[in-house]
Amino acid sequence: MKITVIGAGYVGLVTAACLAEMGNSVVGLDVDEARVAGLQRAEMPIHEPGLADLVARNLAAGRLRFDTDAAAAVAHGSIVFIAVGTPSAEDGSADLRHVLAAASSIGRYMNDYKVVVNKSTVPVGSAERVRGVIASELHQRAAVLPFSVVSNPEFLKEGAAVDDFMSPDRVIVGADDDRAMYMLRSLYAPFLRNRDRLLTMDARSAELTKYAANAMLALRISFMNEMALLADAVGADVEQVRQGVGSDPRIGTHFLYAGCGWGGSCFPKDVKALAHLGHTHGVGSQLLDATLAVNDRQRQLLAARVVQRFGPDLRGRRFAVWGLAFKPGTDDVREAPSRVLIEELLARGAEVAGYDPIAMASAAARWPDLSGLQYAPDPYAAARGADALLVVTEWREFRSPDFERLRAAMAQPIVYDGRNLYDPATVRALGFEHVGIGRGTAPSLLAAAPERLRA
Ligand SMILES: NC(=O)C1=CN([C@@H]2O[C@H](COP(=O)(O)OP(=O)(O)OC[C@H]3O[C@@H](n4cnc5c(N)ncnc54)[C@H](O)[C@@H]3O)[C@@H](O)[C@H]2O)C=CC1
Ligand SMILES: O=C(O)[C@H]1O[C@H](OP(=O)(O)OP(=O)(O)OC[C@H]2O[C@@H](n3ccc(=O)[nH]c3=O)[C@H](O)[C@@H]2O)[C@H](O)[C@@H](O)[C@@H]1O
Repeated sequence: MKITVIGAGYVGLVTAACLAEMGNSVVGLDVDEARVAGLQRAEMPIHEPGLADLVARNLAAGRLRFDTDAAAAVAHGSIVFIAVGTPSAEDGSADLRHVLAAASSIGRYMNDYKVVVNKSTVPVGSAERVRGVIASELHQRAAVLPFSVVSNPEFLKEGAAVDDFMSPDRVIVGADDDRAMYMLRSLYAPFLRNRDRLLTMDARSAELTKYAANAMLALRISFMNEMALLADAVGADVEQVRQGVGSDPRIGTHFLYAGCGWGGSCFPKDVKALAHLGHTHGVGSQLLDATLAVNDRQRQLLAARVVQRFGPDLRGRRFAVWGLAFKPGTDDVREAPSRVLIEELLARGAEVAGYDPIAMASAAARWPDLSGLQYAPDPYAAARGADALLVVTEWREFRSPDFERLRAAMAQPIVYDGRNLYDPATVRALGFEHVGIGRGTAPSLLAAAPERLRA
């Protein structure tokens, strides 16, 4: 099939490459000229395991190409995906500017029947808005052309995006016409060969499903983070609680890891957008507000513990931060918990050396305001002379570090284990002070924490 994908970011680029891999002829359209020029040379704008090979192979085979020319790109596909960003607006709602701009390009340049498939995460009712924009563009040029608008939210995770797209848990298609549904079924059939996990529904339900899924996952983590605070206060170990709770198949084991907060380009903005939707429709958003508030508090936890230990004035102190990406496997630092921590340490006068295996370049590009942050060439260099090590992202290479080398490098052997990577007793036996999240070992934070942590 001939496919156009508008937006060549984490979702659009993965969609384009995976569809080309299955034999489709795909054009990826993006407004970012540098990004498109790089992609034409098979240079990746993002880090995503397996993606570079997929793009290079399909470019070479002539099944995939990239363009900034909207007219040519829109004309190419009989199915046109919209996979552009939907960031938070000031009031927390989803900013649909890019989605509507993409819809407008489709209306302006389409020349025959198109199935327009919205993959961006958008509020309920957006399919109708996209339909309206396309119809109005067609009307302006007095063109009478049929088209369908379908909601097809994406559930891939960064760091595992290619695998998730190739073997989806489910594919959700919200459409109200048979022709579009048939085309989408055919397109996705190769990805669903072993088990038919294509769920069809109306577009509004599909749009809500996407937000509900992300909010439910974020809520589970916030719940466990609240349990972790409680575990510290009462001397219990949240890791044991996690295993005990997760053994119940009704609860399951996924997304129960307490840590120094959740981040990324989606959970924060999507929970806010869903809360906004609740308010717009008079339903409110009590659980969602609590989910967000618990996370804000959790993202301040490591800094609060440092202040509790070293005092509010951190001048003359030096800290090592392992992990800048919002999670392992990605170079994405959007809404990363590391940023909240580093900002607070720098503001209190500390020196901070960060290390991340993949995300240092994107952090330097996105955080020009954090000029005090030093980027270390390796984890042990970051730890040199540090009063404490703070582990923020659970990259594999941090799981079994050389603790002897670490202790020799650091000024004081203190580890704040923001992802509960280490067994506290083992690390203590190696001569370290270990402070985890909810391991029952941290002194009660709520008693001594800065004011806002008590909120
Ligand atoms: N990042 C993720 O893991 C997931 C993201 N999503 C959703 O997918 C959507 C896209 O997210 P990402 O891929 O992360 O965004 P991104 O920010 O990585 O990429 C968006 C791309 O769209 C391009 N773009 C913007 N306006 C355009 C236009 N009018 N025409 C052509 N290109 C345009 C930008 O230049 C950029 O390259 C969002 O709604 C997001 O919530 C859904 C599931 C997973
Ligand atoms: O809509 C989206 O963009 C995507 O958002 C998330 O994917 P992603 O943001 O890539 O990353 P996750 O693996 O979900 O992690 C999100 C955050 O939660 C944190 N997390 C995750 C799991 C856990 O148990 N504990 C925990 O603190 C991670 O460290 C990270 O900061 C969802 O998992 C995807 O299904 C969804 O498609």
